[in-house]
Amino acid sequence: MTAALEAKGLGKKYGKRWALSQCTLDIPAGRVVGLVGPNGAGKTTLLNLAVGQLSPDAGSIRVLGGRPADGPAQLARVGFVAQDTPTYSGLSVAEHLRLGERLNPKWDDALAHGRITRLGLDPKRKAGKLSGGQRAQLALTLGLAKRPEVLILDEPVAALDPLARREFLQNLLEAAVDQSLSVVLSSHLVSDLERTCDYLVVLVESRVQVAGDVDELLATHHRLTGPRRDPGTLPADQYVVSESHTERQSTLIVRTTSPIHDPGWSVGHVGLEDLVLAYMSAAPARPSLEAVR
Ligand SMILES: Nc1ncnc2c1ncn2[C@@H]1O[C@H](COP(=O)(O)OP(=O)(O)OP(=O)(O)O)[C@@H](O)[C@H]1O
Repeated sequence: MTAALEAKGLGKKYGKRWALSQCTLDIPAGRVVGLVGPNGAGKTTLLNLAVGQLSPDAGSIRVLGGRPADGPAQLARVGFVAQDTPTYSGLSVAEHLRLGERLNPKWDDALAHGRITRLGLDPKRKAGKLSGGQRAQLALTLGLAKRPEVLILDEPVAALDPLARREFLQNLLEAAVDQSLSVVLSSHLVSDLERTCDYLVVLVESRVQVAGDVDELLATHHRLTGPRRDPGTLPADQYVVSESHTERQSTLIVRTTSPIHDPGWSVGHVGLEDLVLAYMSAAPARPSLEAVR
């Protein structure tokens, strides 16, 4: 199956400084992917490269096997909701939909109008007079009605209140299922991603620290608590993601596909938030891990 997004040694420079470097990633199609990482990790840069708003200075990126923004056919396959959910403040909601229809060959007008009605947005209202959340919903409507095969969203829920966030993500999830859409979504709100995403990518200093199926990641990561111990003494198949120690006790987050039999450890479950934090605090020099698919 063609990957939704495939990056190899991808890099982008601003002036002399690399905003993204040596980024290698392979995201399968048909998934709802959460992209997380600290501020400045390179998430926006990666997503802008994926939609062709930036061009790489090193390596390559493919979306659904094609070069980003490489002609009208490729443009039609990829939808993008940028970080600030841009709309034209002087145009009304209805005018946005008409523009969407004119610019997109696969435009689904019934879907667009249905969503706007369901959301209670006044078609005559200018986008500049909408709230941040309503603008985000308008931008999502444009992205969905374009009927792309991949929809890329850069922190689309940042401006939304918790209820609006939940509704937005629920809508997105339903659309992903109904339209067999691949979704790549960046966010700092891991609890939202936990409800929405079935695939996770953690990017730290432009390196993929971990990428894989959420259920598989949760099943293979464990919290080990026990008497203080040097993590170097653990079996080779237990990869230590993070460690913390007191004088007497050690707490480790480890990744392994094998059962942990050591009676010295008390073995606990790791939630998605803990898993993300463990990888975010791990030294960026660690080798990046890609879950076996
Ligand atoms: N237009 C620009 N000019 C110069 N440097 C930039 C520009 N845009 C981003 N950068 C730098 O590139 C790096 C990656 O930024 P990017 O916006 O991709 O990170 P991010 O992971 O999306 O961060 P955030 O979570 O804060 O949105 C940062 O060090 C940032 O300062």
